[in-house]
Amino acid sequence: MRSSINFLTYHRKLFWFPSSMITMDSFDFTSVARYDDENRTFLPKMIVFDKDGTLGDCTPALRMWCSKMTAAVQRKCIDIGISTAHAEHIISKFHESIGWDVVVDDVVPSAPLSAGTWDEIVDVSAASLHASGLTIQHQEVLGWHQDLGDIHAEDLPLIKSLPRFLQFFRHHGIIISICTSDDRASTKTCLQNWEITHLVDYSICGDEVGKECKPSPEPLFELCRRAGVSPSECLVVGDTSSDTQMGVRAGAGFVVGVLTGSGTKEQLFSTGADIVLPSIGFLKGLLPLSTEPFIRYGSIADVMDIDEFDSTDEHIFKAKNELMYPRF
Ligand SMILES: O=C(O)COP(=O)(O)O
Repeated sequence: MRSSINFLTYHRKLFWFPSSMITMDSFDFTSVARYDDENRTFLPKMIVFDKDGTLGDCTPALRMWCSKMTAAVQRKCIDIGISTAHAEHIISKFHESIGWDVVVDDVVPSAPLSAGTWDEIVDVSAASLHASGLTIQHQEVLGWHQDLGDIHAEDLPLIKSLPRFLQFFRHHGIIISICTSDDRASTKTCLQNWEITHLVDYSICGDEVGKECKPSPEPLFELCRRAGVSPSECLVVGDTSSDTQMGVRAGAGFVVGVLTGSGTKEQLFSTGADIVLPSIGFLKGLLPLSTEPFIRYGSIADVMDIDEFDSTDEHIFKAKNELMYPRF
């Protein structure tokens, strides 16, 4: 049934989908567990977005980081005369520690590389190299990482019209926050590139929270303190178990997992997601918000574009398949 292909017209454009492919109009929010019509009345005062894997596509950057760091480890092994077999073992343990799957050339779901702060990632990298027999100082590993500069500078947004998407919620009086494990400098660049700096009311980054990074509830508590809202008035949305766990531990009103990053549907549910969506584009249909106020600010075309957030983007297309064909 799922393999048959049909053609359908969807909002002025022609796309092909497997016949059972979900669309924004047909998506059944009640089919994705722990969600019922009652929840649909939940209207948050603040939406707390994760950045990497939720707002932006970080995978190419992480792939580049892993490849360059692996090359640095290889060079170091050659320099100090480590055998090829031992070097392969060291590299394999290094990949295991940060959560890099060489077979699929991607991050292991919710692994340190996609969910941790850079301090944590460098710490686990150095500890792993040391433990598998490479004599190396933490400082040298940190140097390799720092030499790579801002790896997220080229990240692309995961949905089209990200500014308009955030504006939609702001027009309904919802505060927009970002809680990321990435550094402030890199976050600043991403927000500028995506043209959303002025649309984000509050943000907190991995290098601003000390040891109390996600999945600790502290970053969310801090955002709530700044915004003057309680965690129960927040909707938290993210792609890894660090995001969902932070939301649950802080007592967030609603926790949403998205499949545009590294976490799987099962992992996000088992760590506290109330719902798992193909992408943040589906939040618009989740919340009891009318599009009418938005029409007053924009045109009908703007609203139509919002409905099409999920329609053409390759990432979202993949994420939809993911929802229908879970990894496990
Ligand atoms: O940069 C990272 O390692 C993770 O960042 P995120 O919290 O925005 O997913």
